[in-house]
Amino acid sequence: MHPLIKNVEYAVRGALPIRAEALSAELKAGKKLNFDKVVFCNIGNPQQLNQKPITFFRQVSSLCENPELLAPENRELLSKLYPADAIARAEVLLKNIGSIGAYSHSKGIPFIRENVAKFIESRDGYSANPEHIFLTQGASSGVQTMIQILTQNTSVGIMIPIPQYPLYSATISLVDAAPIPYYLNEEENWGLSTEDLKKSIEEGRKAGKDVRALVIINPGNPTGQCLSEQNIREIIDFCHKERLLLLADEVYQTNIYMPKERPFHSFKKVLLSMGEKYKDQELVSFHSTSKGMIGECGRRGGYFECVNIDEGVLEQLYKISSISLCPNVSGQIMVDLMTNPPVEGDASYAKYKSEIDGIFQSLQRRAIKLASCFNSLEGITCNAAEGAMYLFPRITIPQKAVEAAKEAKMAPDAFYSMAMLDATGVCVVPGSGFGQEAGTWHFRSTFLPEENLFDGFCSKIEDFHKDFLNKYRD
Ligand SMILES: Cc1ncc(COP(=O)(O)O)c(CN[C@@H]2CONC2=O)c1O
Repeated sequence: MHPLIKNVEYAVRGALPIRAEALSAELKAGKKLNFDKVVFCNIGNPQQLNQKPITFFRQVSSLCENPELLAPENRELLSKLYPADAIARAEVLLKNIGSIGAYSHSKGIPFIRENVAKFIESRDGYSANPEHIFLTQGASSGVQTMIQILTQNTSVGIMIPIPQYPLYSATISLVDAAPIPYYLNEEENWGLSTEDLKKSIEEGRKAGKDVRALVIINPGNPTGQCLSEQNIREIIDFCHKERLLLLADEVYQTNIYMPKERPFHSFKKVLLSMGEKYKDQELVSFHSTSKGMIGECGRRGGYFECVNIDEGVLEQLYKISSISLCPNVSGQIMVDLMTNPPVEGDASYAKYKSEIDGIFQSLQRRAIKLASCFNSLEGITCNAAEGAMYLFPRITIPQKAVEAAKEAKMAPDAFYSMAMLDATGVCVVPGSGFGQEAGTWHFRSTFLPEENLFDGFCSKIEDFHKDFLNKYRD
């Protein structure tokens, strides 16, 4: 086996979730444990925790999956089951897709790419070219393609945030490139300064690395911070000065829980607002159907948009996309629905809006509730989630527990997380899986457990934490 495969790590589905799956299987087999179910807080997978899908999206998708339903002889029955705008949307999609069982264009269905371009234009106020948009198998495959195409040789370095979502570190190690870490500042609510970026790139170059790109995750995963417009301008200026490609991961762009204080600004909008001097700054922005209020993770829908990327590079990207033939069509349909949902006046608009608002407000409440639970615990501090789906609390681990962790050949935060799983059935991911300042320990938890179970969820963690500290108190 290729050594790069054996060496790669991806903590979001690492040792903790593997043990959690095993415990879940034991419960299913009737074994008695300290808890009656495993709560998977290791992954931003809302529908795994019973978040309901958006009705309109499933209505249109189901009609596209079974076009027979649209036949004239079925219309009377159909109109009792589906709203007129869902029927009309499915017809338009099928007219432009043909059979959803056929391979599509390797960059994605042109009609859908045109709709994504319209979404970007209305979001940012600047034009978007459908030919510069690639639909992908979730944002993951777009990220992997970009990092692969960037890595000309093993001296290539790619700047990634610490803490970071380990898709980046894993992909960089799989192509044998070098991660060039820049640290987010926990005391500044995971803020990012260009001084830190400069320090990071200088260290990378001193180590002989050819630093090619800067990854920004905004809103952050696992840290949940949202960048200010001013900070985005500074980052773009830094990339322009250092001739770096900007990779802007914006999959949580609608998970914005403090919209007044910390609204979302796309890197594309800010870049194009900065004028002539930056007209050649290269940017690739990523989006996904897995997040937001829709959480259609399993559909594997996503896209990336290329800005100021050379036509020759776009041709290479097209060639790479054609090797895997095409992104799955049901995911492409979900991208179309995500970027062009019902609008005011449509038959489904009221229901769509109430579903989206209901999920949004519940996420907002749960983010606040879990952060306050963590902050109430001895030795834990936790920044608020300005966005995304996670909290990343910092934990002070007693020396005795540090020693016990060493005995168990585990990082202290992994030892703590494993003890939490065994005691409560709650599966989180240790901070070591995302990277963290040396000498600090964290874990990442989603705030996705159902709201009606949330108080019980929080008190389980509180009880576990008190027991853990009492057991290992110095
Ligand atoms: C910042 C970020 N980028 C890209 C992705 C990839 O998403 P898709 O491939 O599904 O579009 C994720 C998924 N979030 C992972 C999965 O769930 N929890 C996480 O941390 C993510 O958090």
